[in-house]
Amino acid sequence: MKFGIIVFPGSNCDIDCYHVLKDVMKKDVEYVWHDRDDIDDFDCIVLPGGFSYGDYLRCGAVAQFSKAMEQVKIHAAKGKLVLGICNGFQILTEAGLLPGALVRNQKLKFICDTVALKVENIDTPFTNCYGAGEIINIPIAHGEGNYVVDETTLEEMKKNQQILFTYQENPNGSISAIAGICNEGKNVLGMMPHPERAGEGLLGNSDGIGIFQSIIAYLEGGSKDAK
Ligand SMILES: NC(=O)CC[C@H](N)C(=O)O
Repeated sequence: MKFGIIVFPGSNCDIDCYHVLKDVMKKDVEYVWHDRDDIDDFDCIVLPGGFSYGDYLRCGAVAQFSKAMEQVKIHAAKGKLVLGICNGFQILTEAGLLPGALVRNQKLKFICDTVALKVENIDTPFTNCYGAGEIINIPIAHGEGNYVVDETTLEEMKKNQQILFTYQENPNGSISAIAGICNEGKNVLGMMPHPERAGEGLLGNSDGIGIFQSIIAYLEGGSKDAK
């Protein structure tokens, strides 16, 4: 099992993701510079948080045109796993791999905090190690985390159980308090909160580790299949 972390100019959570996968989860993991076009080897691709290309235009709007993202689309189309965290979530919506968009926080301020999330669907490769409806505390740090989507798509997403995490107290104005969603195939997850910042006891919070455990359990075949 091998994880690949795509690194763009301006990514700044790549090292945290590497650390949690390598040192905490003891898995094989490699950094992948954004101009690489050979990602066949990886079982799960991580798009880390940060400020890719300085967040000019819209967050993620430039990163979506990278060579690596062309390959991520092929990887996702095969049903392989993609985890986009914060800026990674923004890139996934810009690339059309997830519906909707992330716009500026309702109060127009960058928010850095730890927030309570509800795990809405545990029947996915990313959440199978959590309990149904479990409340977890995960850090957020974003200026554009306000999730928007049209009503028809939102209804479809609800019907398909694509909303995986919601905020208990909506910090940024996201529609339906959405903090994380997956695609219809359940193999692509985008979330604004940072599970890698809550990945071990040393940090005082390990609530995020369940996401990495879930992915590993899924890849090892010990959990339910992606639908
Ligand atoms: N932590 C992050 O990935 C931040 C994402 C993006 N730069 C924002 O401010 O919304």
